[in-house]
Amino acid sequence: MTPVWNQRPGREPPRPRWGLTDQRIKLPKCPNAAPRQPLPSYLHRSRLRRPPTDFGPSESPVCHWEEAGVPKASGYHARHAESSPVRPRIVTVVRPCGKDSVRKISLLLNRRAVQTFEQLMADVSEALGFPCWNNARIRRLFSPSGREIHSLADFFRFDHAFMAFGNSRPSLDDVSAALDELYPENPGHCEHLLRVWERILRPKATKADSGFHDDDPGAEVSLPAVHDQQVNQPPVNNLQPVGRQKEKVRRERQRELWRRKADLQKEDEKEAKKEERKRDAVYCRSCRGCGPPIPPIRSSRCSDKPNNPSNKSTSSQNNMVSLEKAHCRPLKANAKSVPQNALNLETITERDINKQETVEQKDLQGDIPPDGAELSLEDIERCYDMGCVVGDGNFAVVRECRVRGLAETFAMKIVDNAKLQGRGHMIQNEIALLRSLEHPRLIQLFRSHHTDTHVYLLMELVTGGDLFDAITQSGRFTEPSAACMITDISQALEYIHNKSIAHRDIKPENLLVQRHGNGSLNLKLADFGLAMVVTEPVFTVCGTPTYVAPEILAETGYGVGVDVWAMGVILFVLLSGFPPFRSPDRNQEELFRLIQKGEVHFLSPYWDNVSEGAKALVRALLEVNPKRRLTASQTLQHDWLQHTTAQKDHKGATKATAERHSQQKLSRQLEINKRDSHKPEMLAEKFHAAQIHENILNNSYEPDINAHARYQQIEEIHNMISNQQTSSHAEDTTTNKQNTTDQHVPEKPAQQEDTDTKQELPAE
Ligand SMILES: Nc1ncnc2c1ncn2[C@@H]1O[C@H](COP(=O)(O)OP(=O)(O)OP(=O)(O)O)[C@@H](O)[C@H]1O
Repeated sequence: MTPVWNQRPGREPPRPRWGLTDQRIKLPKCPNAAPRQPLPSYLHRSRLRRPPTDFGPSESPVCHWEEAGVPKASGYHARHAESSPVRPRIVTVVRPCGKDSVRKISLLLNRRAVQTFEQLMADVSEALGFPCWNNARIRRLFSPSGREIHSLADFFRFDHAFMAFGNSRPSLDDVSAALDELYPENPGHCEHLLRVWERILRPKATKADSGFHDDDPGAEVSLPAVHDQQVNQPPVNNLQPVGRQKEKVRRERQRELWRRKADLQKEDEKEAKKEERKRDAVYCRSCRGCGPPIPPIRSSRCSDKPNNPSNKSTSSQNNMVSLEKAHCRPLKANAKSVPQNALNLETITERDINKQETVEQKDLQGDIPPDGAELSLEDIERCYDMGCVVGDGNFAVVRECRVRGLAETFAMKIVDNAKLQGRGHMIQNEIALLRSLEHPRLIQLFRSHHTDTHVYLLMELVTGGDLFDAITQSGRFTEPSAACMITDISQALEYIHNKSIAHRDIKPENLLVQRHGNGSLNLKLADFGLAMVVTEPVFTVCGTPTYVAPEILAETGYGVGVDVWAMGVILFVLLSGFPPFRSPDRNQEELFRLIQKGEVHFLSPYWDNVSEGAKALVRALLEVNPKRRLTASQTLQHDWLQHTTAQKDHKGATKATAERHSQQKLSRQLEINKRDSHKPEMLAEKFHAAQIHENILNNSYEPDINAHARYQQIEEIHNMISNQQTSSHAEDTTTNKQNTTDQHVPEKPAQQEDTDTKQELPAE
């Protein structure tokens, strides 16, 4: 699968199968988080990144690396079931190089791109900086628990972390260094694994010929015989007492350090509490004795800016509002959790407000680290209470989080620097852009912190899952619901495009569903990792295959219009349940060719009931020529969007009310879809969604129209039967008898068909 841009003459075909990327941290899911459905692969979660263009010719299907050992590109990959051995994996390999030095890399590996185990070893070795001519190249690969990896199947089936060694026997020091590198935050686990390795590496006189074979049942697996050259060598004592002693001392010191840190932390907490109490007593009239202490942080993009429509009031009112926001509800994530009496601001004077501002400034330096602060992990743990995982991406894991002492819940996006190798600018870019943006349709950033190893982004928490989940749950949406969502996306895009910012990764996974107390819902745009200010044509190829715009693929230079194209793809998916450009063979080259061609087909029967207006908007958004494509602002003015909103508008209702109504309706639809998913009337829709899933799983992108039509027939027969059953009850016994005989005629095949259909539905 060579991407289209590499088909041009004179260009070296890159090897985009591998790419250095980050590990996905698998953590227990939040019980409140929306359940993830099996992911249809047409909605790639993986990102498309530009393959390197300056690769030298190479025989192996692995990308080359920059001189510093940083890879230049990552590949494209489809989505597979979690357990699938062909699922692309992000693996980390560490190679101890003696004297406490360890090399570590993370790779995105595609099983299909690796032909032999030898090739894999050679490529991993090269990636680690040991080309094949180097004696120190890697020869053996082990899982952290001591299982030697002998084949591709082993490699792709088991761990995500591996230890690589050369020809010589690994020493316990080497193993320890490697484990420390792999699990820096889990010394307990390291110790456990080290004990396993100790047993594995223990020389056995009786097994001198087999090197470090181990038959200890305590070890998860045993190391098989060493290479030929080690056979008949005298057993070597790998325990290396001196090294062990050193290790012991090191661990003792580390433990002592942790103890001291914990003590300091406790003292800090005590101090912090004292400070809080003092502050409450002196300054906070409104919150005195009213529950949780005052939040000492404010949004880095203070919500009381003059241009905030909600703050349009007299100057004193302004002050009050700003105080309310800054003082009692500085972070609007969960207003419910703030006690009502905390909002009593009646008696606060302007002087109090000034005082409060002073306190807040002090707080910013004291209790909660200021925005952009460089912190230690202990500081983070002291200030924030991390909860369960609400989402994860290629680079980050997002967890529910509380600021200690506050009731509100936030989202903390935790980015592992190790996964960002060479792409640190992405997260800095995201922070810088998010700080400069403020809009109800964009996710709000409150704080960013850095530690040695991670970047933490404290953001507003959105609890409704993402649009991707909503699509996989509902299959497709009604026109008013789709219009509602497109309005939200257009508003977000209009705002950022007016600032010349292109998001460049508009897709359902990056649109979060925010549910309001009144039942309405909105979409919020997140993940600005690829966003950039566009002042002149950009040529960088990036995005996600299904949503990528033709001008990105054509490499003719692009601008903010690429976001509008992606919105067009989303509108198509919302109305039909499948994407506009599909390759039946899952051939990316073909997919890109189709995208560049831009021919949109409204497949029957899926589009039969969709209005011409909606189709017209789809066409206008999926216009190949970016100059002729609608802008976000023009989309908001589009007839269909206006008309659909107006239809929802009750007589005399304001636009805001109408919008709220439509949002409530959308929210209700989602709820009903979820609740009634087992009911017959929902089955057709569900079947459609299931079919798409199944087609995707079977590597076929085309919806199975025949199956759908067949299902509709079955449904009709069912309806007929139930109607007849109802009417037959009202009739006399003789007629009833006759009717029963009649109605059983179609029942048999129908039931048989029904069973078939049910088998086609994926297990819930
Ligand atoms: N503020 C938030 N509230 C709730 N969930 C969130 C929030 N931000 C992100 N998420 C969830 O976490 C997932 C990953 O977040 P995000 O896309 O920012 O990570 P990433 O690693 O940058 O992703 P990508 O793989 O696209 O680069 C999102 O798809 C979303 O489901």
